[in-house]
Amino acid sequence: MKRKKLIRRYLQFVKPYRHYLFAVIGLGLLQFVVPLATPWLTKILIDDVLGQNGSGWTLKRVLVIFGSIYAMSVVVTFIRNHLTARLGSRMVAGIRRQLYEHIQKLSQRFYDNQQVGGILSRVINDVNGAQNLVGTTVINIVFDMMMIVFAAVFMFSLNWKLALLSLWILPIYYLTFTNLNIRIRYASRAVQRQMERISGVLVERISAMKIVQSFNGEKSELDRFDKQAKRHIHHSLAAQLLSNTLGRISEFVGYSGTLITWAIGGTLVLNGHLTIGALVAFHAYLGQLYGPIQRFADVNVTIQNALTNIERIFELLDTAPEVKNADNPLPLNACGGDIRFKNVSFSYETELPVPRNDNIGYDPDLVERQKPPKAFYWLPPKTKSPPLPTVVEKRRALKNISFHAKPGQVVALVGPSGSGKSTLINFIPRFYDADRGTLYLDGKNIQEYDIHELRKQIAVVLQDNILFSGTVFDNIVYGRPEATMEEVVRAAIAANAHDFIVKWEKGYETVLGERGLRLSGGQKQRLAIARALLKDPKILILDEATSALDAESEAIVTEALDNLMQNRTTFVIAHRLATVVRADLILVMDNGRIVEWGTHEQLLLQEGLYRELYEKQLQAMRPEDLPIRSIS
Ligand SMILES: Nc1ncnc2c1ncn2[C@@H]1O[C@H](COP(=O)(O)OP(=O)(O)OP(=O)(O)O)[C@@H](O)[C@H]1O
Repeated sequence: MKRKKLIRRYLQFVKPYRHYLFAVIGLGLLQFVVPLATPWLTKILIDDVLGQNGSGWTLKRVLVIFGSIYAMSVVVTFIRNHLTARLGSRMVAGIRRQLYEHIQKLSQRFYDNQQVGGILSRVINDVNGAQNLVGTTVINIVFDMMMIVFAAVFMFSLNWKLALLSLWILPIYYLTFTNLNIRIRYASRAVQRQMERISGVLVERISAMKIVQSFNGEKSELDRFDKQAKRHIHHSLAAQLLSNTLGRISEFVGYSGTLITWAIGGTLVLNGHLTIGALVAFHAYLGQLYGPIQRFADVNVTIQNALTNIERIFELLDTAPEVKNADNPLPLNACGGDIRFKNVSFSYETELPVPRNDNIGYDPDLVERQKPPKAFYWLPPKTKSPPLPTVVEKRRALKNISFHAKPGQVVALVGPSGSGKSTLINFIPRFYDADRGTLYLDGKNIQEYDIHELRKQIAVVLQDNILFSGTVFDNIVYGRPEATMEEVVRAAIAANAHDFIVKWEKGYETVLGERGLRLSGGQKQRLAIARALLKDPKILILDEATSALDAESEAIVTEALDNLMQNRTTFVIAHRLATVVRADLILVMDNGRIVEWGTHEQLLLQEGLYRELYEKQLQAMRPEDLPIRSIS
C-alpha cells in the first residue's frame, strides 16, 4: 500500500478523536515560543542589556519575559503530554475493537491458515506500534519541520550569506534519507513478521504445555525460541543500524556546518561586520535547524515501524470474510429444521509459503529475507508491501454430497478417519460455504437466510467442549444471555449437570478457570449440553465423545444427549453404536463421498463398507451397546 494512502486510512482511526489531536497540535504551537524566542532574547540580553547600548531593555524586563515563557512551556507540555496519552490510548482501544469485530466475521478458512498467536500479535503488538504515529515525538516532527523554516527565516534575517552556507546540509540529508529509508522499512517489516512467528509458536505451545512437558520438549522448544529470537534481534538490529547510520551522517554534516559557520561568523565578528549577540543567536537558530533534522533521523525507525504496523493492521482489516451474509437476507423465525444437501463439493485451501529454492528449504520459524531493490533513489520510492510468496494447496474433502434430513430426524455420520464427517457438518452453520452444490434449509438455499438468524437455530456440541472463563451461569447462558435463572436450572437438570453444580459451594456462581480446566471431561460435556439445551435449537450438531468419559459418566451424558436430541434435526458424528443403530438415516462416508446410506438394518443387508465397519470398528466402540438384533 502506498504511504500516502496508508496514512490517509490511518487518519480515519484518528478522526473520532480529532479534537484531542487538534488540541495537541495547538498546544504544540505554543511550545514553539520557547526555542524561537530564546535566541532572540539572548541576543537582547548580550547586545542590549549586558552591552549597555542604551536601547531601553533592562535585565529585569528580559528575565520576566524569560520566566513567563518557561512557566508557560512547563504547563503547556504537561497538558499536551496528557492529551497525547489520551489520544493514543483511545485510538488503540478503537483500532483493537475494530480488529476484533472484523476477525470475528472472518470465516474458518482464514483461521485454518493462521496461527492464533500471529493474529494476537497484530491485535496487540501492531496496534501498540501504530499508536506511536500520534505520539508526541512524531507529532513534534511536524513542528520540527516548521521550526526548520522559521529558524531559516530568522537566520536569513540575521545574515543571509551565513545562512546560505548553513543550508548545504539539506540536500545531503535528503538523499541519504531517501536511500536508507526504504531499507529501514524492509527491515522493519521483517521485524514485525518475525514477531508474528514468535507469538504464533508461543501461543500454540503454551496452550499445549502438557504435551510439551510430557514429551520432554522443553529444551527443543527453548532452542526453537532462541533461533526465532535470534532472527528477530538480527532484523531489529539491521533496522536500528540503518537508522543509526542515517542519524550519524546527518550529525556529521551538521557538525561540519556548525564549524564552518563558527569560522566564517567568527571572522565577520572580528572584522566588525556582525555583533557577538547576532552570532550567538545565529548559532542558536542553526541548532534549531540541524536539531530537528537529526531528531527526525533518530525517530525515523519508530515511524517506519509504526507504518509497518499500520500496514499489517490494514492487511488484516482488508481480509474479506469468505462466508458473507446475503444482501437482503430472509428472516428465519419459524425454522422447521429440514436440511437437504444437493451435490455439495468442497476443497480445503491451504496457503503455504513457497519453499525456498536452496538446500535449507522453508523454515516455518524464520521469516524469509526480502531485500530492497538495489537502486539509487533521487525521489523517495513508493514502497509497496512485498507480498509474501505463497502457494495455495487444494485438498478435495467432499465430493457430490446429496441427502435429505427431515425435521426431527437423527442423521448419523460414520466412516473411516479423514472421510469428511467433520467437514460435512461445518456447512450447516455456514462455517464454510460449498464450492459447488447447494444446501437447503426448509426448501430455501441456506445462504439466503440471515447468518445470525441461522446460527440461532443451531447448537453445536463437540468432543472437546470449550468453556470460557467465567461462572457456570455465564457459560450456560452464553447463547441466550436473556435467559432467567429458572431456565438455566431447567437446562442444567435436563443435561444431568444440576446435581454436580449445586454440590459446589457457590453453585451456579462457581468461577471456571481458563477453558473450564477445573472440570472433568464429563462435567464439561454436560455443561455444553446445558448450554445447547438452553438455546433450544431446531438443529443440533453433535460430535459424540469417544473414550473421554468413563462408563458411568457416559451413561449420564448419554441420557443428557438423548434429552437434547428430542424434536431436533440432529447430525451426529457417531461413536456409539446405540446412536448409530437408532438413527433415522446413516450416512457412510469414505474419501469425501457418501458411499452408502440408509437405516442400520438396510445397511447391514448391503454387505458393504458399513457392514465391514460394523464388524471391525463399531462393535468395538461400546460392546455393551450391541444391538439385540442379530446381524446375520
Ligand atoms: N482445516 C483443514 N484444512 C485442510 N484440510 C483439512 C482441514 N480439515 C480437514 N482436512 C482434510 O479433509 C479431509 C476430511 O477431514 P474431516 O476432518 O472432515 O474427516 P473426519 O471424517 O471428520 O475424520 P475424523 O473421524 O478423524 O475426525 C481429511 O483428509 C483432512 O486431512
